[in-house]
Amino acid sequence: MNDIPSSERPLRIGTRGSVLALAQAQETRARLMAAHDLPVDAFEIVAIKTTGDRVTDRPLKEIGGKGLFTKEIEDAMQRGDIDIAVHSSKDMPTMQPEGLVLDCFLPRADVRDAFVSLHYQSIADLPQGAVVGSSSLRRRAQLAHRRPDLKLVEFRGNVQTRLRKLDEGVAVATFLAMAGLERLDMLHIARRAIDPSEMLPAVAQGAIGIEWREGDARADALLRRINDVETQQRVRAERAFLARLDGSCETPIAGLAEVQGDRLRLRGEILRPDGSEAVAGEREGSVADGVSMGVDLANELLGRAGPDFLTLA
Ligand SMILES: NCc1[nH]cc(CCC(=O)O)c1CC(=O)O
Repeated sequence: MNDIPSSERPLRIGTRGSVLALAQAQETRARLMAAHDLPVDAFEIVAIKTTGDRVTDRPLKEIGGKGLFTKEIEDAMQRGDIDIAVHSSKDMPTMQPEGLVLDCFLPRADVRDAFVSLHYQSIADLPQGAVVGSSSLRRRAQLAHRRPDLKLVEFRGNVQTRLRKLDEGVAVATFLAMAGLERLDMLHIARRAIDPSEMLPAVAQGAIGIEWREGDARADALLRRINDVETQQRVRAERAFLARLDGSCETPIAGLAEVQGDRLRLRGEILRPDGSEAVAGEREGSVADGVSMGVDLANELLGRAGPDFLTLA
């Protein structure tokens, strides 16, 4: 027997329709089945097309930034068309719409960025003036900060599209999240995983997050058992850091929390979009204080950066 409030209909799991998103929804379903000894038909995966999926020819920041990949999914959940939603936590705004909660996290995958190139082994290996493709403000700023000589070009689209662009010589290198490559079974295209001390990842990178309607007893009972507490502690601290910075897609921000026993170490970084300046810091303390450490570190960085830092390009 399981402890799930009985219901005739399957639990509907909303997700984007991309290959990566579907893989994440399937992983969530597999964990729910195992944790509650439920059959596969107790769940239904519902793919939802979002604005971000529809518009692929413009940089994300031009069409509205974060939330572009979530609004349609959250609307469906508020209408009751789906019961839970599976997301890449790093793409999620820090605030959820009224009545929705994002606080269940699967065990975190590799948090690092991958360096992807047909010819070069690492950032340091790139020749003077080389062209690098990335649409991530954070990665662009971090790269420009370290290697002001490199040229950056926009690089949107799925992994296949980006690899084709490398093949065509549009750029000689790009970056992708190790977690995404792993879930797509494409780790072999990573030349190397970049250590966080060299390139601090995005807040919540590698963490699959699940959102549900506040007060939904069935979702609550189901999700409680698949939540990974350590990932939750890390992501809560990182997202508190991000929230205090009012992180939008226009601001390059990086953050990573790590837990050892009952200690949490949080590193954070903000940059000017052109990479001309970076301000970084860290906190260490009790896991229980992760959220306040996030806010505190953000305040420190804001103070050191000065009032214009996040608004001037
Ligand atoms: N911004 C797109 C996105 N959102 C989540 C991932 C990877 C999976 C993850 O970090 O959980 C990616 C691809 C990438 O950055 O290469």
